[in-house]
Formats: sequence, C-alpha cells, structure tokens
Amino acid sequence: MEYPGNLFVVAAPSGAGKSSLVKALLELDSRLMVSISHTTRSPRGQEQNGREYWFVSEEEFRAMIDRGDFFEWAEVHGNLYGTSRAGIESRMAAGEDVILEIDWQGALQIKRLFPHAVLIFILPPSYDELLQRLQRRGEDDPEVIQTRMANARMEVAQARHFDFVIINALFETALFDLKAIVHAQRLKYAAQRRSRKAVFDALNLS
Ligand SMILES: Nc1nc2c(ncn2[C@@H]2O[C@H](COP(=O)(O)OP(=O)(O)O)[C@@H](O)[C@H]2O)c(=O)[nH]1
Ligand SMILES: Nc1ncnc2c1ncn2[C@@H]1O[C@H](COP(=O)(O)OP(=O)(O)O)[C@@H](O)[C@H]1O
Repeated sequence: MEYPGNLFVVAAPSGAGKSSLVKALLELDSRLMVSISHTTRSPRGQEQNGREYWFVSEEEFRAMIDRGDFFEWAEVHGNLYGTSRAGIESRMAAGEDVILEIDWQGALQIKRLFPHAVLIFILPPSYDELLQRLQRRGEDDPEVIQTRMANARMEVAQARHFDFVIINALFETALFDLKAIVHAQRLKYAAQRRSRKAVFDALNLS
C-alpha cells in the first residue's frame, strides 16, 4: 500500500523504555501522530481508555478481527493487541507522519503491508537493567514481570529484522537517536520526490 506520509514503527521488550521515548518524541514533534492500539489487557493505574489504549473485551477484539478492522494484530504476553485501520487510515491518507508502538510480530506485518515503513527496535543496556526498570515502574505483578522477562530474550533476537536499533541506556541519548532517524527519513523521502520544497519543508527551512 502506498500513501504520502512516513510510517515509523517502534518495538522493544517490555520495560526497555519505548513508551517513554515515544511520548517524549511526540512532545517535541507536532508533525507526528501516534496510533492508539486496541487491547484486551486490563488498564494499569494511570491509564485511560482512548489515551494509552482502547481497552476492549476479548469478544469485541475477536469481532474486530472478523470484520477485518485491523492492519495487524498479535498475541503478546497472553493478551491481544491490534492497530485498527479506522484510527490511522485518514491521517495517513492526509500525508501525516504516523508512529506505531507495537510488538515485533506486528512490526513485521506492517512492513509487509507498507514496505516503506521504518522499523526501529529499542534495546535496554542489559537484562538486569530491564528487570530493574520493570520493577521500578511498579505497574506489574511479579508473575507478569517474570513472563515479560522470559519473553524479552526471544524478542531481542528479532532486532535483526529491524531497520534501526537504539540502545536506551541514557534516555536523552536514545531520544536524540530516535529524533535523528525520524529527521533522516523525512529528508530521504523528500529527496526521493525530487522536490526542493519538500526537502525545505522537512528541514523546516521554508
Ligand atoms: N502487535 C501489536 N502489538 C502491540 C500493539 N499495541 C501494543 N503492542 C505491544 O504489546 C506489548 C505489551 O504492551 P503493554 O501491555 O502496554 O506493556 P509494555 O510493553 O510493558 O508497556 C508491547 O510490546 C507493545 O508494543 C498493537 O497494536 N499491535
Ligand atoms: N533510559 C532510561 N533510564 C532509566 N529508566 C528509564 C529509561 N527509559 C525509561 N525508563 C523507565 O523504565 C520504565 C519502563 O519504561 P516504559 O517507557 O514504560 O517502557 P516500555 O514502554 O518499553 O514497556 C519506566 O519507569 C521509565 O520511566
């Protein structure tokens, strides 16, 4: 599928810092919009329906699958997650840049649908630090943390399928790397269209 904007996909093991990085990026970049996924997971303490996720029952989720409402969906850590077409199709058609924060299985499905999507994988500096971040976040029960740590090893092995890998050791450094990828992709896309105006727009020079 072709459309006139850029599509970025960020994946990472749970606790690596992808939500924090994407949130910080969105605050700096008014031209990016994030897709709000649907999930059957229960909301965490501060989470609000329609802000972090659309929280739905498994029945509702399966009905959406049957209707073909999702660009992609996957089972992750025992729950279902999916990117609905309705949420982003119109923004994509309007040429806006969209960012998806989804797991590696969803990322690979998106790459098949949209070959120009830029896949970015966030790594923690170590498994010890990953565990500490999950514990410090204080949102998940010990068994949930255990499942996420067990899945992390398999997820990290998927980084090789991604276009870019960022190590989130120092937050500001990782955020800088993420911004650089977004910026470079905009310039590349503009240059491919051979439009001076598009390059200037991407540089914010016009
Ligand atoms: N395939 C897919 N994965 C998603 C989607 N939304 C979230 N995820 C992934 O599901 C996993 C679990 O997310 P979440 O329960 O919020 O936990 P967190 O990773 O610890 O913040 C993460 O890898 C998310 O990136 C989606 O729409 N599709
Ligand atoms: N570079 C970093 N150094 C230390 N802590 C971090 C860093 N990046 C994120 N964190 C913290 O780690 C925890 C997990 O981050 P979060 O963004 O929720 O991860 P994810 O969305 O990948 O599950 C949060 O408490 C967050 O504040």
